[in-house]
Amino acid sequence: MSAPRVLRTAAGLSEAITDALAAKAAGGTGDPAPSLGLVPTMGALHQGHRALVDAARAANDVVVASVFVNPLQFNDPEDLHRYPRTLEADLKLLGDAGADLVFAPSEAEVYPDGPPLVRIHSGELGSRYEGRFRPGHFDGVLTVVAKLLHYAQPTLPARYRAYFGQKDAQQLALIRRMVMDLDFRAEIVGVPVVRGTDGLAESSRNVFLDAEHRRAATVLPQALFALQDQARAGVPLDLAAAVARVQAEPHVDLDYFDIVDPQTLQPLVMDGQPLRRPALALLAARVGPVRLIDNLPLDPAAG
Ligand SMILES: Nc1ncnc2c1ncn2[C@@H]1O[C@H](COP(=O)(O)OP(=O)(O)OP(=O)(O)O)[C@@H](O)[C@H]1O
Ligand SMILES: CC(C)(CO)[C@@H](O)C(=O)[O-]
Ligand code: BAL
Repeated sequence: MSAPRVLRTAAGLSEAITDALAAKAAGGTGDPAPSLGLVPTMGALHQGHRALVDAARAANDVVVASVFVNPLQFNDPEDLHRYPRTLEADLKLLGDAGADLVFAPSEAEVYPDGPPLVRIHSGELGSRYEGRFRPGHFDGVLTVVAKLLHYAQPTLPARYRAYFGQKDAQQLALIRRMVMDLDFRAEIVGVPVVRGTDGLAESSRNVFLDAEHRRAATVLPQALFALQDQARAGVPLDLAAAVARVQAEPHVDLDYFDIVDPQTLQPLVMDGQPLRRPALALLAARVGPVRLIDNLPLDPAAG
């Protein structure tokens, strides 16, 4: 695959998108409008990101990925400072995956006057789970996603889709709400979690796990899959046993583990009954130097 074109400014990105869509429209087969797929990332790309680009490539004429470590969503300066930055390798992965354009702006391009005074407020949905452990995180995520959706918005008639991983389930639910509540034009597409052969969800921060911590971290997907098996078997979910299993692993400190509604992330009350509706098991834990999140859909109908 050829190397994608890298754009550093929002104006340059908009122009490149217009040119690429116009070229598709001119060479098209009479379809009403070409389509654009946007894949926002913070770089340090892995197979999880690759799945987002693959999904965007399969469904759209033009694919844009963004690589921007957004300072606004980090509540911990140390986490921001050490976040892995690997642009050269990222461009190679994006080229191999067939992305056409890569938007890699500076902080000054996105926040020319420093941190913005006006931000998207993530509300009650943004204050639970990840929001409780990372205050301000989702306001920062939604603010930068709003900006990215504006920058890439097609100026010609075009379908417009944006791709996000289900690994960040609360983020995905919030972005869907923002797009609905604030009338953004983009369709939001969620892509299933990609896991390593040991079951651990791919994450840019996994590079900080040594072998012992990585082994310990596999208790997280194991506990989630046990709940999924129970949902499919039609037996009551034993959340307490799943929590105890994680807590028995000495290297793992659990922040939360709950069973929630997939859209609202409201906790579900089980009453010792089998699950009768789709739900999501959701957790976060600190493993050695890293904080990990993971989740798994629970669907009784899939049994
Ligand atoms: N394992 C995965 N499977 C599917 N999508 C993923 C996976 N990991 C990340 N993504 C998605 O990729 C997009 C960019 O995520 P991001 O750049 O923050 O990577 P990350 O691996 O989640 O990093 P970290 O968790 O360390 O912040 C998000 O939409 C995220 O949900
Ligand atoms: C959506 C996102 C790129 C916004 O910075 C980030 O939160 C992420 O990588 O999940
Ligand atoms: N994938 C979520 C980005 C973050 O952890 O800040």
